[in-house]
Amino acid sequence: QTAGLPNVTILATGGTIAGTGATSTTTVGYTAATVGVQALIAAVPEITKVANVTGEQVFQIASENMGNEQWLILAKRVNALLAQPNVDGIVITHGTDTLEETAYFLDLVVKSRKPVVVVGSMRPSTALSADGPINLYNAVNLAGSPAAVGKGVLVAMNDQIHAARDVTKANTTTADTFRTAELGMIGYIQGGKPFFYRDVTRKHTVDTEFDISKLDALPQVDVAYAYANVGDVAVKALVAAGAKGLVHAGVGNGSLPAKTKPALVAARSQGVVIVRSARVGQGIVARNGEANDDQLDFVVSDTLSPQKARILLMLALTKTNSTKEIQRMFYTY
Ligand SMILES: NC(=O)C[C@H](N)C(=O)O
Repeated sequence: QTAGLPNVTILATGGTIAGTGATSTTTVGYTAATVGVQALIAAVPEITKVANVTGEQVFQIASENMGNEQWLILAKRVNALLAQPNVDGIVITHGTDTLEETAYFLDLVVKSRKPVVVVGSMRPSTALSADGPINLYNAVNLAGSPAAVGKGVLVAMNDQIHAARDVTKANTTTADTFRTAELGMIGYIQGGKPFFYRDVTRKHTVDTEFDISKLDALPQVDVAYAYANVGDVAVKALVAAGAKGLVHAGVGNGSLPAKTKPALVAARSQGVVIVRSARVGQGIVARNGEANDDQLDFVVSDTLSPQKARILLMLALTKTNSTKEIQRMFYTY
């Protein structure tokens, strides 16, 4: 331990940042989640000059296999570590496919103002110009920085800092995949130093009403995706499978196709909470816009993507079944 350096814990969960390919030019068709946390740290000795780094292997999975069960374990570990006075910040190494979902879940349930930074890579560790080492270096610097305190969960990728709520993976394979399109990323990392230019205004971390400390499961919430010619098969199947909440990823401004709407209305009458969201990727889903939400007793997702609306709805359902209260939460977080 070097006095004067921040203490940063790296929680490793797998992903491409811990992936290996057959050759240095293998940038697709590699195997994710093979390199352990100590090897990840050893590959970037520069991080030990900017922080006292400790590593823990929490999972070793590709992030397409991330789920509610892992989120609860991870969030509890983050909260336990951040409650310790000798931990200044946390870095979570993660696959990129669901990275934005884990980041937003933590943004809603971490009970600390200390920095939590989620990081991944697009190229496996064995690739030419692997992006994992620089991303990890930036993430550790960010997690140890007083400038990152109170900003909520951050995503550090490609020299950029994004807020968990608004960032999305936006390209299947390129290194610049994480984008906060219209709302904008919140800063850069240059020479290991964070530069912030904007803040998120939505409540997060210590200012949320969610408490996962005593939970070992989350309510079942699923997403039904709309498209031309869609019917009601998916909605009916999800309700039959026990969904307590459904996010409808509608077309346009969250529009409800005529062949889907009756199934959603029926689900609501059985107590399933329906959130109207949009598959578009940008913009506000207007309450009482494309559907009469007051009359239907539906909730709108505001600007949250369907996959993030699912997370907020799960957490909302741990507190209440009131659609009025849940709508308030969607305008708060
Ligand atoms: N770039 C990546 O990390 C993709 C990988 N499938 C994952 O999410 O684990």
